[in-house]
Amino acid sequence: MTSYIPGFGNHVSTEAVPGALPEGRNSPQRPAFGLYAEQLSGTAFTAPRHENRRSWLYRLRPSAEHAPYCPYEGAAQFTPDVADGPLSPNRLRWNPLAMPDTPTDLIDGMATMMINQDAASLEGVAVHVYRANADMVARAFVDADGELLFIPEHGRLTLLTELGRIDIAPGQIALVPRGVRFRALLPDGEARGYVAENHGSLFRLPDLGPIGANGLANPRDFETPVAWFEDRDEPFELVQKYLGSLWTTTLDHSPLDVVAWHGNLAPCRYDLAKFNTIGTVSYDHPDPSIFTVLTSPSNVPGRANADFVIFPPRWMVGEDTFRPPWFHRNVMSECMGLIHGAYDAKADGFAPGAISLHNLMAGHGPDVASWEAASHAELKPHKIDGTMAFMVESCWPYRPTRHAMESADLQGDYDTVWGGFPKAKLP
Ligand SMILES: O=C(O)Cc1cc(O)ccc1O
Ligand SMILES: [Fe+2]
Repeated sequence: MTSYIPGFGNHVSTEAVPGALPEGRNSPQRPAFGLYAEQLSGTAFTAPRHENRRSWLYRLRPSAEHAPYCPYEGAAQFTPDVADGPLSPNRLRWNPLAMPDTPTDLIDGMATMMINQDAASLEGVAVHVYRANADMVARAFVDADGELLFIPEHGRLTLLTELGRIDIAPGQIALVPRGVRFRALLPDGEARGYVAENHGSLFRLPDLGPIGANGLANPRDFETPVAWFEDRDEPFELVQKYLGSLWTTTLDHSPLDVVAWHGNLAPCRYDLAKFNTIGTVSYDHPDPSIFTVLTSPSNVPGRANADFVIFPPRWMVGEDTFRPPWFHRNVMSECMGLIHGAYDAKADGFAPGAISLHNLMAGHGPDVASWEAASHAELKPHKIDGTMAFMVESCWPYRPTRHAMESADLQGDYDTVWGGFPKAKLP
């Protein structure tokens, strides 16, 4: 059982071995037990104090000790390689990707579905789907390109990270900062889910404005693991994602050897069931920004580089209101996935594990069946239950990857969900 420390982005001090954490300074002349002190920066040294995120790690060996990286030959679909030609304005949807039929770990089972900025621009987001059926045993991964938001859909994940051990199941999420090494175990033998890889400013809790001091995702419900390490002197592969490409090197020890750490850059997890969902108690439903769990701002105020938004169980009580998502065209680009249940705007074809893309200005909204049902529903209080959909909304239009466009799971007939609406009849 892992212990966790509650809170989001707090300054934490934790040691797996008593006495490992230096007192009163970050970089003593000789850290306890011969440990090596290392600063891991998530923001520029000079970022304003309220934005500044970094941690100090005390480890068995410096992470600088490694042989040169060579190109990694695996994980053929874990690539930002996008189709040639102009980005089409079409709406796209993919069926849930099949589980692998040969032993495949989390890294080799990653498929990048879409990306909207080059990692080197330090902006934008990529959305991946993982399908795995093998543990990472003597292999770790590190992403130099961004923080990783894990959104499991099937099967639990154990993320053994440099800063501690995180257990998540479908319905929970985990956020692993850029540069934090980890390996993934699959307690259920297999797992599938989504990853939002954020190249831009770090995910944080959204401002609440007139909502007040409480609500949406409450900070105390985020959990950061206590220090944990493994002392394994044996060949250990370290795969790194660096500016879109994968690289590999072999260490003679596990890189998960941080005995103690302190700081405010650390992995955390959150149970989406704890989200304090807010909605209308009169008429119309608010914009889905009311469901934002985490946001990564861009340089334009109010225009997110990435918003992680959920559609959780909730009561629908709006009077004289079309209650599902309305028809809309959005300057923001919307990637959606489904963790479980059914999404109230899509009666068919959007199964758990599926992924959809409604880019900049693409007309979308309820499919005909959802529109028909909601237009005639009796408007008594009704609970949408047993469901959890999510959206990674970004100001940058997404480009689907080449393999996503060539995939047999791309639904060729997606546009037909908006076919056959009866024409309005004027008096
Ligand atoms: O497209 C979607 O299904 C997501 C969504 C839901 C909603 O209620 C309003 C806008 C929006 O983009
Ligand atoms: Fe939308």
